[in-house]
Amino acid sequence: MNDQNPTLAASDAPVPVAHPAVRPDPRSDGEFLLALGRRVRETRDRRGLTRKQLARDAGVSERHLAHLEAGEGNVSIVLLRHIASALGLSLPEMLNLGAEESVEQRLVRRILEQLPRHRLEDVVFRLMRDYGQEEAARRNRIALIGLRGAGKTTLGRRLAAELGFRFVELDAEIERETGMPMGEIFALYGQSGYRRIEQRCLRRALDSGERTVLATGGGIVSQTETYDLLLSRCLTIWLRTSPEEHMQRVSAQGDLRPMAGSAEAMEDLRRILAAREPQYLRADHVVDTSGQGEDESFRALRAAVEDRGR
Ligand SMILES: Nc1ncnc2c1ncn2[C@@H]1O[C@H](COP(=O)(O)OP(=O)(O)OP(=O)(O)O)[C@@H](O)[C@H]1O
Ligand SMILES: O=C(O)C1=C[C@@H](O)[C@@H](O)[C@H](O)C1
Ligand SMILES: [Mg+2]
Repeated sequence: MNDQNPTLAASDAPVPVAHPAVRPDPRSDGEFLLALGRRVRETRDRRGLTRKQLARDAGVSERHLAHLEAGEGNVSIVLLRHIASALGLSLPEMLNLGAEESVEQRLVRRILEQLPRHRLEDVVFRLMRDYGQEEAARRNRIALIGLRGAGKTTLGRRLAAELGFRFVELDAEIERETGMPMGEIFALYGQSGYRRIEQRCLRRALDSGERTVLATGGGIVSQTETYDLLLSRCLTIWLRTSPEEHMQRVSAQGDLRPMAGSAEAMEDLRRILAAREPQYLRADHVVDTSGQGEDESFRALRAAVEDRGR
């Protein structure tokens, strides 16, 4: 696969993870306890508390606290609750150990932790004023992302019809804008030229002000600026499935190109999906359609759209 021959997906390099979605914590128990200890120590430092003071406030022995901070102590949930409370944190906040946090989330959390409680109301008002409406507008633009055969067109069209939104196929917009089929655009402009045109067409689709379900091209996640724009302006949903099902669905649609060098194409597909996964995971929601029929996946998509957050 190359720029000139976009079959299942155009190839691209792995991109660093920025905001992974919720996944099982891959750490061992030891790593978890070390992270917990670090969290207690760092929060205590930021609060300007000595270990002695925190031990007293939380009603634990200083030795116990020292063990916990060193990642050696497996404290009871009740003691941890006392320690969290003495640090001004809720238990969930205390256990949010940063494994899944982005840099921005960590920064925001730290700023909030340092603010006295009476200022939090002001923070909420400001956030609502600055982002409340934007968030509502974002939900009027639903973008489906995923590799070929994910179901972006099939499910997106149904979703638009049900919601009374217009349906926009970004690849089709690009073909209309250039007056050329996809293969020719790639052949003439290469991958980077294509990405430029894609961004232009995306901006136009987003600026129309109409309520929209947008089916994007599988590679939209490869260009950071374009993808950041999509994430910030749309409710994004990754339609996820296995490489085998992507391949099987695309072939069933009669596109036999990916099957040409079967084993190699399958390998390419696995690699591209793995490379893009961290970016796809930045979506607001992930709908896994593996092993499902269209109707089942549509119901899952509908549920994701109705859900107000992750
Ligand atoms: N669970 C499922 N969800 C969605 N589509 C499914 C499912 N199972 C099978 N399909 C079939 O898979 C195909 C999905 O193709 P579709 O064109 O919608 O994908 P796409 O994401 O738009 O791909 P492309 O990037 O090529 O435009 C359809 O033919 C659909 O009938
Ligand atoms: O996955 C990809 O890289 C692509 C998918 C298509 O929808 C097109 O957007 C283009 O061929 C690139
Ligand atoms: Mg499509």
